[in-house]
Amino acid sequence: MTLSVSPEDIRKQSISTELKAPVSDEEMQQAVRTLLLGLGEDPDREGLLDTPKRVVKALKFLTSGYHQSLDELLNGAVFHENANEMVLVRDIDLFSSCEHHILPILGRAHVAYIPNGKVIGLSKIARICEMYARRLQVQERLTQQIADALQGLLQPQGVAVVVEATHMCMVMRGVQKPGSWTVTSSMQGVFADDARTRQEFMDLIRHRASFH
Ligand SMILES: Nc1nc2c(ncn2[C@@H]2O[C@H](COP(=O)(O)OP(=O)(O)OP(=O)(O)O)[C@@H](O)[C@H]2O)c(=O)[nH]1
Ligand SMILES: [Zn+2]
Repeated sequence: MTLSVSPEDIRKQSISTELKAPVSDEEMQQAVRTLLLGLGEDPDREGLLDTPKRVVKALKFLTSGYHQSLDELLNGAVFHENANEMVLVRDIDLFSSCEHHILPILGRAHVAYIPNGKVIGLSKIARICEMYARRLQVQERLTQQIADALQGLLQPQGVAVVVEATHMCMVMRGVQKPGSWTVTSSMQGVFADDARTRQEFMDLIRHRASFH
C-alpha cells in the first residue's frame, strides 16, 4: 500500500518537542502556580497543592494530538476495495481547545467520503478527528485538517466534513451566549462539484437512525 501523503507531510503533522524550546514539567507547574497566585489563590492550601501538576497533565493530554501522526494512528488500515458509494461516520464526539482562550470546544463531527479504490478503517476516521481536536484549534482549521487528511490518504472521489460545536469561550465568558453553536464544513471533490451528492450527505447527517 502506498500513501499519497509523503513521509515529509506526515512528519510535519506532529510537532516534535525537540524542535521547540524545551520546557520542563517543573517549569510548567511553576507557571500554573503563578497563575493561581495571580488569581488571588493560595497555591499552598491543601486543595490546590497538586493542582499545578494536575493542570499540566490535563493540558498535555488535551494537546497530545501534536505528538501523533497520521501514519502512526492509521496503523496500515487503508484497504484496496472497489466500493464507490458514500461512506459516512456520523456523530463523532469532539473535545478540542480553542487557541485563543484555551477553553473547551465541544461538538460533533460528521465525516463522509466516496471511495476511489481505497477505503479506510472506520475507527481511523474518528481517530483522525481526535488527533486534530487534541491541539489548540479554531473550528475552521480543525474541519479542514480532517478533510485534507482523508483526501491525502485515500484520494477519494470526494470528502465532506461538517463540524457542529459550541465554544466555551462564547458561553462561559465574553459574549456569554450559552445556546450558540457553530457549524463549519469542508467539501472536496464531488461534494463540492455536485449539489445532489452534497444534498445526500446533508440529508444523511440529519436523519434519525432507526436503532435510536
Ligand atoms: N473563527 C473562529 N473564531 C473563534 C474560534 N474560537 C474562538 N474564536 C473567536 O476568537 C475571537 C478572539 O477575539 P478577541 O477580541 O481577540 O478576544 P476576546 O477579547 O477574548 O473576544 P470576546 O470573546 O469577544 O470577548 C473571538 O471572537 C472568539 O469568539 C474558532 O474556532 N473560530
Ligand atoms: Zn476561545
